[in-house]
Amino acid sequence: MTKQELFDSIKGKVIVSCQAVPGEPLYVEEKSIMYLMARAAKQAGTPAIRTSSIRDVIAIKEETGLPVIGLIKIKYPGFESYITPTMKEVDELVEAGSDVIALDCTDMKRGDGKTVDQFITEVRTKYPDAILMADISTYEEGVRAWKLGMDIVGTTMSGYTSHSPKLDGPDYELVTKLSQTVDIPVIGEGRVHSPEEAVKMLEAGAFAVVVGGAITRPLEIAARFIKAVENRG
Ligand SMILES: CC(=O)N[C@H](C=O)[C@@H](O)[C@H](O)[C@H](O)COP(=O)(O)O
Repeated sequence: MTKQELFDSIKGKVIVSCQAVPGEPLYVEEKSIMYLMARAAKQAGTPAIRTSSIRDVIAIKEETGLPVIGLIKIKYPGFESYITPTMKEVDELVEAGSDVIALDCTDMKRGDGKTVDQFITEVRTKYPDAILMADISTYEEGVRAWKLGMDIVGTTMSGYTSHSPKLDGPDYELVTKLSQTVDIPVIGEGRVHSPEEAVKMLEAGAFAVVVGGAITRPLEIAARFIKAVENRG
């Protein structure tokens, strides 16, 4: 699938994120089960899936045949960045056939002494034809990622770095500001909890929306119901 074909297929749509990392209820050690979540998302009409880990990238591609935005979540000593933080994870995702590679492009600390500019440039140079998604938390990080040749920018990390606003809901303002500046797709991602919020993300200027926990994390969904009922009146 070419970059343009991918963009055409996701424009104005909801991309479902199907992720479970060790410690989460839907993480099963013996085998990936996230392909079942992806099956449901495909039946609902999603044009693409975002997922983490090599085994889930492979299982989800096999199950759905849909393009996958792949990432690897890993914590290295000295690193705050944990989404595809080094070239090793980029190499693994390329090798696994991930259609898009998502990587942290925030200012969070990188324990290998590299700046994020260096990292992005190295990835772009090694994989000139790969479709790369920048997970960012601020306007400045998004603009920098765009200037350094990233293909897609996502608001994934807004609220998850020490220097971005801690909002309960989606960061619409960031989506609007970025989409008015960069000429690559801005994906609205993070804390989209309802269909109405997904629509609002698009209205704010998002090219497409990623919805994760509100669809594929039952613990998060159940906890929201329980909290709402406990806090009533
Ligand atoms: C901050 C971080 O690590 N975000 C991760 C990035 O892939 C995922 O855990 C999120 O589920 C994803 O971004 C979608 O967001 P939400 O689940 O809020 O719809």
